[in-house]
Parts: sequence; C-alpha cells; structure tokens
Amino acid sequence: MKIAVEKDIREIDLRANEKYRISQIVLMENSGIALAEEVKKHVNRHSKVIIVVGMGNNGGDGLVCARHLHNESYSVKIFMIGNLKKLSEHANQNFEIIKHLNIPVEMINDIGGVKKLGKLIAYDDVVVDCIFGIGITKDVEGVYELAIDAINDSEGYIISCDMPSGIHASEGLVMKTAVRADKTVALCLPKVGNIMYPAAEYNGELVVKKISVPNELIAEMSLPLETISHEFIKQLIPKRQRNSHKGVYGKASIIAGSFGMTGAAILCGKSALRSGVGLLKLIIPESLHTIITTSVPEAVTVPLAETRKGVFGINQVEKLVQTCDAADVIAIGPGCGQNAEMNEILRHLITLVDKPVIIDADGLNTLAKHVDVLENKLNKVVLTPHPGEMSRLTNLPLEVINQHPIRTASEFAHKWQVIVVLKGARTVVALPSGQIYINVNGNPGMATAGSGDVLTGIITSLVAQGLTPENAAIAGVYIHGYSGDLMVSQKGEYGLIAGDLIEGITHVFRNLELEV
Ligand SMILES: NC(=O)C1=CN([C@@H]2O[C@H](COP(=O)(O)OP(=O)(O)OC[C@H]3O[C@@H](n4cnc5c(N)ncnc54)[C@H](OP(=O)(O)O)[C@@H]3O)[C@@H](O)[C@H]2O)[C@@H](O)CC1
Ligand SMILES: Nc1ncnc2c1ncn2[C@@H]1O[C@H](COP(=O)(O)OP(=O)(O)O)[C@@H](O)[C@H]1O
Ligand SMILES: [K+]
Repeated sequence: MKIAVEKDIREIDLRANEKYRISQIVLMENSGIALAEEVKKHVNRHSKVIIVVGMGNNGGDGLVCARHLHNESYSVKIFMIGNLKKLSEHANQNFEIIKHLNIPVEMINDIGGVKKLGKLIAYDDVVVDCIFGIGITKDVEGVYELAIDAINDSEGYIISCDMPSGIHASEGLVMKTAVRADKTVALCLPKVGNIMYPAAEYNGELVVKKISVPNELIAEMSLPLETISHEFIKQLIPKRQRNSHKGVYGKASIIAGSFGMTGAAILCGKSALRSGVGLLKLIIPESLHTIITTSVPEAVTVPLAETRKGVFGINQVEKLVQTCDAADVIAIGPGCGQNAEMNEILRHLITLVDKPVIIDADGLNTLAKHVDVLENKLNKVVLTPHPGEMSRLTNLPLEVINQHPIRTASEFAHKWQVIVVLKGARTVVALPSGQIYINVNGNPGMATAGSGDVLTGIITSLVAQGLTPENAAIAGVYIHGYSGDLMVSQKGEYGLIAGDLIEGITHVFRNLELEV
C-alpha cells in the first residue's frame, strides 16, 4: 500500500478539488462518516462518545462524526480545544451546523477544562481524538499536552482520527507527547507517522478508510513510498519448473567468515540454500574449512589463505576474483573481519567484476572507509546496513539515522545509485530510482545475533535465481520478517535465534508454493 507524507495529502486535496471537482467539505464529510462507522463498533448501551476537537480540519472531521452519531441517537459530547477564532474554514462550517443541534459542547481553555474532560470519561466510553492530524507543526505544550495526558490516562476506548494527535505525519516522530490510541482511522492513505517507529506504537489497530478520493487520482500521483505486500512478493517468486535442473536456479558465491565468526558464514550459506539457490560456493579463510564443510555440506567451499588473525590474507585477491567469475551474484561481509586485504577484495569485486554484489556487515564497515569506490561500480550493488553500519557509511550520527531512516536511506541510494536495505523494526529498502519500500512484518525476537546474516543469504539466493537485485532486496526483507513471524509463534520472542529463521524460510517458501 502507498504511504503518504503531509505534502502528498495537501496535493491530493488540491487535485481532488481542481481536477475532480470533489471539494474539501465533501472529503471532510466522508472522513467524519468513516470515523463514525469505526466508533459505532466500540460502543455499547452504556457508552458516551466524547469527541475532542482541535481548530484544524482534523477537528472538522470530528464535528462531522459527532453530527452523524448524534443523528443515530448515540450519546455524544464535544470538547473543543484552542482559540475558536482560529477554527479552519471547513471546520467552522461544520461548527455552525453543530450549534443548531442538541449536542453539548464544552471549551477546554485551562486545567479546569482538562479535569472536566478527564472526569467525564468512563470505562465504557469511546474517546475520539481529533485534536491534530497531519497539520501538527510544533511540540505539544500547555493545555494540549494536559488534554492528551487526560485522554491517555482515561479508561475509555481511544480512537484517533487520521493520526494520533501529537504524531508528526511525515517523520514518524512524537512531538513531545501524543495520544496512545486503541485504534487509528487513517484517512485516504496511511502516513509515515502511522507506519514508522517510534510513532507507529501510538496507533493501536490501524484502519485505512478511502473517503472517496478517486483511485485515478492516487494513481497519477508520484508517491515514492509504499509498504511491501504479500501479493507483490508472491508474484515475484518464480515457480520452479518440473523440467529444470540446478543450473536454472543460479550460482551464488558468498565471501564470509573469519576466526571466531564461523557462524556468520554458516548462517548465510544455509539461508541461501534454503531460499532455493541451485549452487552455492562459500569462500572462507582456510582454517574454517572443516567446520564449514561439516555444517553446510551442500555448499562447495573455497578455502583461501588467511592472516594470523584468521582473516582473508595476503595475495588472495586475484584468486578470489577468479573464483567469483562463474557466479551470478556475489555476497561479501558476514563475519569477514576487516583488514587491508578486505579493502582490496571489495574494491576488486565492485570495480572489476561485472556481477551484482550484496554487501553486508564487515563488507559495509570496509566500504565505509572508501565509499567512493561505488562511483566505479560495474554492476548493481545492494547494501544491507543496520543503523550503526549506516552511520559509518554516511558519517552521520546514529541519532540522525534512527530519527530519519527513510531520508538517510533514500539520499544514500540516490547519491551512490545503490540499493540500500536499512534494517530495523521497519526495514527501509531505498532504490536508486527513488522508490522506497517499507517492511512491516517481523518482530523483536529477530533482534538476535546472526539474524542479518540470514537476510543476506536470502537476498543473494533470490538474485541468483533471477530476481533483479531491487526485487530480491524487497522480497528478501519480506521473507525474512515472515519467517520470523512464523517461528516466533513456536519459539517466542526470547527464545528465537537466527538458526530458527532458516527453518522459518522453508515454511515461508512452502506457503508461497502452495499459494501459486
Ligand atoms: N485528503 C485527506 O486525507 C483529508 C484529510 N482531512 C483532515 O484534515 C486534517 C488536516 O487538517 P489541517 O491541515 O487543518 O491540520 P490539523 O491536523 O487539523 O492541525 C492544524 C491545527 O492544529 C494546530 N496546531 C498544530 N500543531 C500544534 C501544536 N503543537 N500545538 C497547538 N496547536 C497546534 C494548528 O494551529 P496553528 O499552528 O495554525 O496555530 C491548527 O489549528 C487531516 O489530518 C484529516 O483529519 C479531511 O478533513 C479532508 C481530506
Ligand atoms: N524489532 C524488530 N522487528 C522486526 N525486525 C527486526 C527487529 N529487530 C531486528 N529485526 C531484524 O533482524 C535483523 C537484524 O540484523 P542485524 O542487526 O544485521 O543482525 P546481525 O548483525 O546480528 O546479524 C534485521 O533484518 C532487522 O530488520
Ligand atoms: K487526531
């Protein structure tokens, strides 16, 4: 599903009005009706519906909602917060109607008003939060902050209109405080603030309502952001033909492991095999050879001379590059360690081998020292950093990456024309074209050592099987998260380990096969 930022919604409103002749007042009416429909699902015969409205159009939606519920004989009470002189044009139009109806309206101007609100909300009540939507401009302070606290402290069922008030629609940040909703009714499209953390935790259940904005209008908008859907992934995964052989499913070379980090190579290799690659070559420092062949007997191994520290050693570059010649895709980094040799290996792979390269972990830390080698890349490059690695790649502080993951990933993807998979609770896949995909599956059980190595294995395997690196990155993060979600139901969030994700992959592909 497409995801909007504030300016997209402003553009949609403008086009709806100018091209499709659908006025803002109609959209507000539809928004209020959509909200009322959701409210009705949560009321019982004891419930009051308490609608808290601000001075913008979000408040206007709340006034429409109040009118419709009142007409259907629900017990409705409105609290208005802000300076009535600032009521937006369309909210005001609706307020003029409300004045003629028998709906009680109270103003919240001070702590007294807030206390009245807090006292009124009882267990069976529904609180409809229409204080701010996408129009929030600054931190929430004073009486607004107190009102939000009162709503959060109440026992009522809280439904937020469009955004939980206090969430920044475009950045996904909390503007000091925000309503913690039980349900959020996003209008037209979900916003970044409904999807990205930390804001996403404030939505409760997220419901998206169409409000009659034409599909044609949405289709003609250039909306670069979208969530990764199951349907999209399903059609990306190739069906295996009966009359096929291993050559059809590609050759992957994975350069991984060093003394003390053998597991990374094992996890990455097993993950690639379980994701369907035809032939896997594991290129490893020679002292790991026995354990690797024992652990991943299905892989061909290429042991290379190593340094005293157990990292790829002197003069291995040419041999390694030759070895990669036959591959359809090369992955480098999981557990590799860092040294001068790694710099050279990476530089050669990027600038002299015309194959897609997936760079992870120590591959990224090595790249961070010479990012400009990307200027001379021969083929597509996929980077899979977690925020720490992204910080090293960009030289930006970690806080900036964590606060603006979409922006940092997309700027880097654009600048260096690479595919960036910025990992996290919401992994961002930013493409050089400017398209950005957000993955919304997965769970905190996946925050465990080796989880990233498994992801690299999946992406590598999918490229070998013929997916474009862009699609492999998108499908890879989805399959990885899906695997985590399947396995967490067996293992729990504490018990889940990276090896379980590899078992999960088999179930994911099995499910996808059965759906085809
Ligand atoms: N296509 C769609 O999806 C449609 C969407 N629609 C709806 O419109 C909503 C957007 O409405 P909007 O633009 O009027 O902004 P909104 O969110 O009401 O906030 C502005 C008000 O808040 C105030 N304010 C802001 N920050 C503040 C702070 N920290 N502390 C205090 N005050 C603060 C600001 O005051 P100001 O800063 O101007 O003094 C102003 O009064 C959208 O979310 C959806 O619900 C539908 O009606 C139609 C179609
Ligand atoms: N809370 C979470 N929700 C969803 N996915 C998560 C969560 N925490 C971690 N992950 C996923 O787990 C993986 C962790 O990768 P990474 O940090 O590279 O681990 P490692 O380096 O130990 O292999 C990433 O794909 C990330 O998206
Ligand atoms: K709201």
